[in-house]
Amino acid sequence: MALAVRMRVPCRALLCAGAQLRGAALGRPEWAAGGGDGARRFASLRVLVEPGAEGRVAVMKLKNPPVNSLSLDFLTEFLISLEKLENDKAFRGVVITSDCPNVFSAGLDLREMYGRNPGHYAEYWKAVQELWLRLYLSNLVLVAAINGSCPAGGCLMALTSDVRILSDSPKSVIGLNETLLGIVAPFWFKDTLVNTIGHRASERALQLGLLFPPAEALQVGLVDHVVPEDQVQSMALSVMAHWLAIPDHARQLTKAMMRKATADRLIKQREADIQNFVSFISRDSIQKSLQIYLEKLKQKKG
Ligand SMILES: CCCCCCC/C=C/C(=O)SCCNC(=O)CCNC(=O)[C@H](O)C(C)(C)COP(=O)(O)OP(=O)(O)OC[C@H]1O[C@@H](n2cnc3c(N)ncnc32)[C@H](O)[C@@H]1OP(=O)(O)O
Repeated sequence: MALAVRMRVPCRALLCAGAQLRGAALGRPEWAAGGGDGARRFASLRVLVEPGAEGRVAVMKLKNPPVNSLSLDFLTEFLISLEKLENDKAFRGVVITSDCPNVFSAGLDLREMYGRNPGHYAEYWKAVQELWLRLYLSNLVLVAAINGSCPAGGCLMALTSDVRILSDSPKSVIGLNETLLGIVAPFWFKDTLVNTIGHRASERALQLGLLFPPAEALQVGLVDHVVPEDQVQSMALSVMAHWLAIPDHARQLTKAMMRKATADRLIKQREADIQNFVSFISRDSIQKSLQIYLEKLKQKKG
C-alpha cells in the first residue's frame, strides 16, 4: 500500500518533489501509533517523531546512520513526517535533532550526486529544494538541537530553523563548506546564510568553506546558544517554551514577512535552478572533485 494512502494525508510534499513512493527503497515503513501518548509518536525507517512537551511540541530525530546524510529516501521520509506534523493542529513546534552519535547531518548525500544520470540528479535536487522550502516557510516553531557535526546541507537544514542550539564539543562544527569539495553553494543556500550572519561574514565563510567550532559559531551568529552536549535537548525545549508564549498567528505572519522574499527567489526559478544543478553536477571536473572527496573520506578511516 502506498505510504501516502496509509497516512491519510494529502502528500503534496512528495508530489511536488516528484519523488516516487518507492515502497521497496523505503523499506515499507510503518507509521506506528505509540502507547500512552497516543498517535503522536510515529516513526519511519529514518525519522523518529516523539512527543516533546505538553503535547504541543514534537521532537524529530534524524536516524539515517552512520552520518544522517540527506539521501533521497531520507528526504522523502522527512518531508512526509513534517507534513504530518504541519497538518496536526495540536503541534505548534518541532525540535529537530540527531539520533546518530556525534553527527547532526553530514549534509547532502554525495552518492546521490556522483555517478548517476541527469534524471536522478533532477529528482534529487527537486527534493532538496522542497526540503528547504518546507522548512524555511514552516508555520511551526523550529528549533535545531545540533548535537554533532553539521556541514553543508546539514547546516542549511539548521539555518532554516528559528533557533539553533549547538553542543559544545570539538566534533560539533558547522558551516557551508561546499568550496572544500570543489562545488558551489547555490544562491538560496547563500541567501539563508546571509539572512543569518550578514553579508561580509557570509562572503568569508562561503569562500573559505569555513566549518566553525562552537565558540566561533556563536560569535558570528550562526548559532544562538552553545551548551554542554547533555543539555542540548533540554535547552531546545526551554527555548521552545519561550517562542510558544507568542500567539501563533502573529508569530507566523511575522516569520512569513521576514522569509517570503528569500523563498520567492527560488520559487520563481525552481526549474532553472534544477537545470543549473544538473548541468553543473554532471560536469566531468565536478564529478572528479566529488570522487576525490569521497575517496578522502574513505581513506580517513583506513
Ligand atoms: C549549482 C549547484 C552546485 C551543487 C551544490 C551542492 C551543495 C552540496 C551540499 C552538501 O551538503 S555536500 C556534502 C558535504 N558534506 C561534507 O562535507 C561532510 C562529509 N563527511 C564528513 O566530514 C564526516 O563523514 C563527518 C560528517 C564529520 C562524520 O565523520 P565520521 O568520522 O563520524 O564518519 P566517516 O567515517 O567520515 O563517514 C562514515 C561513512 O559515511 C560516509 N559519508 C560521510 N559523509 C557523507 C555524505 N555527505 N554523503 C554520503 N556519504 C557520506 C563516509 O564516506 C563513510 O562511508 P564508508 O566509508 O563507511 O562507506
